[in-house]
Amino acid sequence: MGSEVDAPAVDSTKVVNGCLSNDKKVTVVFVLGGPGSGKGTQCANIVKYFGFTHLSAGDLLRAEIKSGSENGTMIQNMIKEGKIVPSEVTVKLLQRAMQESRNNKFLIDGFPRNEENRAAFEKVTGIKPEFVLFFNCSEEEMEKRLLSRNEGRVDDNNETIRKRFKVFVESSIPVIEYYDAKSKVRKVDAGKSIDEVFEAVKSIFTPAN
Ligand SMILES: Nc1ncnc2c1ncn2[C@@H]1O[C@H](COP(=O)(O)OP(=O)(O)OP(=O)(O)O)[C@@H](O)[C@H]1O
Ligand SMILES: Nc1ccn([C@@H]2O[C@H](COP(=O)(O)O)[C@@H](O)[C@H]2O)c(=O)n1
Ligand SMILES: [Mg+2]
Repeated sequence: MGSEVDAPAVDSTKVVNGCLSNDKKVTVVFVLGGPGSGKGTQCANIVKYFGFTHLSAGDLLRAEIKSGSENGTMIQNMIKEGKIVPSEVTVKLLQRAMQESRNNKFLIDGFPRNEENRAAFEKVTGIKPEFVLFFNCSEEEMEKRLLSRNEGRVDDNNETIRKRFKVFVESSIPVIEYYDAKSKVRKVDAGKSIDEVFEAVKSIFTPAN
């Protein structure tokens, strides 16, 4: 029998065993922190300085709503309620975005949000993060930032912000603790100015001599 027949089927749209379909190894940094802690703002800086591609799980979900996907209404309702969308949906979007990218270094922002996200991503892609960048910020400061963000997001209102904070404490902090137990968390004081926070971020991404 020829090797073509024996070879396992590989879905070229997927990242499996930690590799893209061209066999390039994938490097992933998870970027976590409460709503409004500055994940998106700092990721934009990291992209410029360190050549990563930024994938925001929230942005991918919002794009999925706009695309008219069959999951659009469900995703919209979950975001409005500050709830976490089923991992199957989010992992597929992340996997597709990584495969479509020409880069192999990704900042995955706002993911994993809960234990289900974490386990599903690892099982499906085979990727373990290099480290987890954690933006630590008080709720008072995060609330102030979210209420003055003015991007027209359906979840930037007092009622949804309360729910998002609760989900962060109950579901996302345990994920940070999981990685902390593996010494993978790099914690940054995100309550400072954007420039000060980026100075701390730079020192994390700059390899020591
Ligand atoms: N260090 C900072 N000091 C003051 N304002 C900031 C700081 N970092 C970000 N901001 C502002 O706070 C708002 C929220 O920032 P950003 O969108 O980066 O947060 P996020 O963590 O991605 O939030 P979300 O989880 O809701 O997507 C934005 O308007 C941004 O300009
Ligand atoms: N892993 C994720 C990430 C996000 N969501 C939903 O999107 C909302 C907005 O996310 P941001 O990171 O842009 O703040 C979030 O509150 C969730 O409803 C998700 O379900 N899973
Ligand atoms: Mg964001």
